[in-house]
Amino acid sequence: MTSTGGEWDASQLREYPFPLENIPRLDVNDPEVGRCIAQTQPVVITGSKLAEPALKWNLDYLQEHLGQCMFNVFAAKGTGHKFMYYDPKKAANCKDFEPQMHAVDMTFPEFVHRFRTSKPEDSRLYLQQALNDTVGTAIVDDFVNFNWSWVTAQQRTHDWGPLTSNLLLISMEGNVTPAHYDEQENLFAQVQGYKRVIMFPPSQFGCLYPFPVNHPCDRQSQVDFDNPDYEKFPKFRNAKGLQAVVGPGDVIYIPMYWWHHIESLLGGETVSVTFWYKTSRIPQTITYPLSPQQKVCIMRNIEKMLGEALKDPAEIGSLLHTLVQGRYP
Ligand SMILES: CCC[C@@H](CC(=O)O)C(=O)C(=O)O
Ligand SMILES: [Zn+2]
Repeated sequence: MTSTGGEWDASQLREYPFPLENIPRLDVNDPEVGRCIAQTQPVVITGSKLAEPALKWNLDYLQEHLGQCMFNVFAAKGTGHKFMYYDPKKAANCKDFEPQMHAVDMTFPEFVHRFRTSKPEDSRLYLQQALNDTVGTAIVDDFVNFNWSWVTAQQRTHDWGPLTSNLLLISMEGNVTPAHYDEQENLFAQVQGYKRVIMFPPSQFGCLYPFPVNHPCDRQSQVDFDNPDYEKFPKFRNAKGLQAVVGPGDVIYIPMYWWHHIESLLGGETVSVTFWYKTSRIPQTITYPLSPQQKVCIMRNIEKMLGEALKDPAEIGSLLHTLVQGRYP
């Protein structure tokens, strides 16, 4: 993968132990883009102008035009660089859970001040705020002028459900969102700086060892890519990834259930806007063989059902081991 002449170079890319191939990078008018999305394959789309008005969303502009409301900001634990999502409701029931980041809501000017005066010993910050009607009017004008006709055409062509949210992401260089999957389709628009996206197909569920569904870090990989525990996670050796670096104006399609690890490259703040869509309607007829996505969905439903039936999450593992050991090789 070579730099697109932007402000990054391969020396910035953290080294990981798995092979990586490139995600295709195609012009929005290339018919192959539609084929990739139809086949739920990742693709970087150039020239879509999806969030073009947001290309001017640097910290100064946003500080001037965003409302005075409080913003959702996460602070990483200690001097860590990972921002692993956790469900606060599930965390409340998980006494020995130690989150690797915590929410510190603040005004935008406070975020900018802490961002710009941050010292190496300070916690890294990551603003993750849903764009809703509390944001400023100028931002609403920008938002209204996103390329809604193109993105709505994608939603209709691929029979996606409703748009659920647009998340504004403002990250410090070097921040990492560790590998996880989401249960929604995502057109991810990069508008400031560069991000590296590493992705694995849903078929590699067995290599990435997600936390149990009832755990606060459901959907997140348990494997620390910086220091993998091959004793606990031996099949991680078989992981094979895809990667792309996205810069201002690029959109990357992150299909539902696809694993993605995203890191902000050097060059100051990175700003992204997500376009999350619920999935297509459940198919009327099931065709075999089942897709990897369908199998992940089935496994999730089994864990949820067992969680409901057994109540004590600690019993789920022993019941599944009893069910499988010596019976399902
Ligand atoms: C909270 C969402 C973070 C984002 C990854 C990143 O840009 O750091 C992601 O995982 C997604 O867009 O699905
Ligand atoms: Zn995600």
